[in-house]
Amino acid sequence: MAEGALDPQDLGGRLVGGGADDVERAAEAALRPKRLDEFVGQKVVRDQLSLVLQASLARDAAPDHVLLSGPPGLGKTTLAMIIAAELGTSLRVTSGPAIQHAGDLAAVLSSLEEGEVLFIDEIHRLARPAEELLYVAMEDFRVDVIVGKGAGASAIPLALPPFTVVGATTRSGLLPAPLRDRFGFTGHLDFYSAPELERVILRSAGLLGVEVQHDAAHEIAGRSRGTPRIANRLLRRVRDWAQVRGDGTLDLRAARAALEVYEVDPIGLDRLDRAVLSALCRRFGGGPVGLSTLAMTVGEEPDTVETVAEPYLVREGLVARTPRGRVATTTAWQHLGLEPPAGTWAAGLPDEGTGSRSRTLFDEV
Ligand SMILES: Nc1ncnc2c1ncn2[C@@H]1O[C@H](COP(=O)(O)OP(=O)(O)OP(=O)(O)O)[C@@H](O)[C@H]1O
Repeated sequence: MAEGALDPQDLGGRLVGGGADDVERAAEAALRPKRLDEFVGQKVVRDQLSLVLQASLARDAAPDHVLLSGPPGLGKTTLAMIIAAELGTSLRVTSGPAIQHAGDLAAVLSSLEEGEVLFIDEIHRLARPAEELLYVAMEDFRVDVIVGKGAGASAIPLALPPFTVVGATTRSGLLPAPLRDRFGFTGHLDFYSAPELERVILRSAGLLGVEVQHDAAHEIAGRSRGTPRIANRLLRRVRDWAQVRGDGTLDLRAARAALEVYEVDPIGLDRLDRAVLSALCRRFGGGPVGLSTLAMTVGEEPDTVETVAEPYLVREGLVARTPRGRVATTTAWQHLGLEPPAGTWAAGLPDEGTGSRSRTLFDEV
């Protein structure tokens, strides 16, 4: 993410948020896998990418442009670095929000050397004129440098050496079709399984020079919301606890105690998530309730509830979004240790209330 760019996932410095600030990124640098075979999970993307890279090396030509999409913290930046390393070339890094004008992008492009990889994070946030310049650069390896102003302005074409753009986006749906079409390969990163996260944790512990017991790694993995960044972050907090309050051993007791201190519950919910669930069930009888009412009840902005808490609650089947508002599912009630009222939505119903359930308690609200 660009310096100073606001990622809703960062709001409130959440321990279980997918985003990261600059301090965390510095801590992450040491834990990044450097080569494709060190990259845990994402087998499909890894296999496909490996083919693209091997073919390019065999032909001694820059590979097609690569688009990586997926939620924050799943490894897009890491993969961009790996692509450059596997190609034996250098990586230039920029981001959509960092490029304010087409001229900024023209300057970056015209300084590229043959075969270099240009990583554009948050590519969906590029300004329109920069985006148009990028189309031409990606397709024809050319930038048109505009000289002069107004009616007297003219475009001088400047040829670029072959290079590869690796674009990363958390919102691939926001990418205009002409830009999307210029990527020869698109990899979508999915959330990681708990066993994959355990491997990430064991690997990171090794790099941090600490020993983590398997059951502790399992416990941390289960609370990491499918995201390696969160797994690494929770591991660091457990290490702190073990060093300060424990005997230095990263065992199950340390993992549970540390994550209790940081209010990350057994399925990875934090205080905000639980406040949303609690309001839904205890204050509104399970819903449906509108987003702004719900947000006001938990003392947050609607945008924060929608972008920070809700995606995971919906993904885990705790909350469903219906045309009439948010509803708590039976899983949500059970998670809070409450008895779900008759007619409560079962978990796993389709989002947006398209499910064909018969009448429930909420139809009468
Ligand atoms: N597959 C993986 N194996 C091991 N570690 C991983 C993997 N994916 C990500 N990580 C670790 O998770 C952290 C976050 O990864 P990364 O910065 O690549 O995420 P990102 O998708 O680019 O996030 P953002 O969208 O916020 O830029 C890094 O420290 C990285 O080491």
